Amino acid sequence: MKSTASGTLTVDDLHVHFKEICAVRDVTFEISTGETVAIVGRNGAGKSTFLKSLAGLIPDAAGVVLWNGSPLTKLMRRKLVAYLPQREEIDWSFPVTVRGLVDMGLYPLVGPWGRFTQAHRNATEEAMAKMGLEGLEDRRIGELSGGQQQRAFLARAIVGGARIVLLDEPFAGLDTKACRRLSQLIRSLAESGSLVLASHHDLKSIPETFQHTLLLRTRQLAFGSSEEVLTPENIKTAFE
Ligand SMILES: Nc1ncnc2c1ncn2[C@@H]1O[C@H](COP(=O)(O)OP(=O)(O)OP(=O)(O)O)[C@@H](O)[C@H]1O
Repeated sequence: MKSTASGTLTVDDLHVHFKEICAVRDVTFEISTGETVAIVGRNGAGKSTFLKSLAGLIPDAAGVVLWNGSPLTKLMRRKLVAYLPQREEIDWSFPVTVRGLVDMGLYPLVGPWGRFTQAHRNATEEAMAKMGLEGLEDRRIGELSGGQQQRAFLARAIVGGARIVLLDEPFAGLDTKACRRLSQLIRSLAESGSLVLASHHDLKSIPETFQHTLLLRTRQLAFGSSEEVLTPENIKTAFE
């Protein structure tokens, strides 16, 4: 379930309003597969809203989002985009095993009445192996550690060959070892042809995982290489 052709995501003048509240404005950048982007800003800066709007979860978002120069339609999003919400938005008591969860990532490809083929089953096994979930396939998601849970959801995100992977605070609540492992997996996802955008709070650890940084404070303050963006001056403007 994999495509290796390169792809470019263009975001032009993205705005999101919730009635009178402006949550995100003036976001404009372009980025290609193989890259990793940290979305950074203080609480309420618009990070989650921005990721949700790329995932197509905010119908009223204004602005242009293109994939290889064409509008990212609802149908394209179903195939191209994988979104991992914040931990607290997930019902960890939901009675599903790791394998069942990863299979869910194939539903947009299989369709509601479609049949799982051997290729689909292989894709699930591959995604679980890639995320280091061997031996945990039949465990319920509520019985996993935080790091294992994140990796199970990442496997679900990538099983259908998503090219744009959106992660909302994937490192939240993980210990140092689990963070290091997740960082490696995010980098290997990008190396294998995806574009990964993730909101992230720990400024020090950004360069290790993310080549680029989008700095938000409702509006876009900066976008570029993480070293260029994370200057003391920019950080002060974003967090003060
Ligand atoms: N569904 C909604 N309805 C109304 N306002 C909203 C909604 N979702 C977000 N907002 C507002 O939009 C702004 C941006 O919120 P958002 O959750 O995107 O910020 P964030 O940077 O992800 O914050 P945090 O780091 O705390 O998760 C905030 O002012 C928030 O109150």
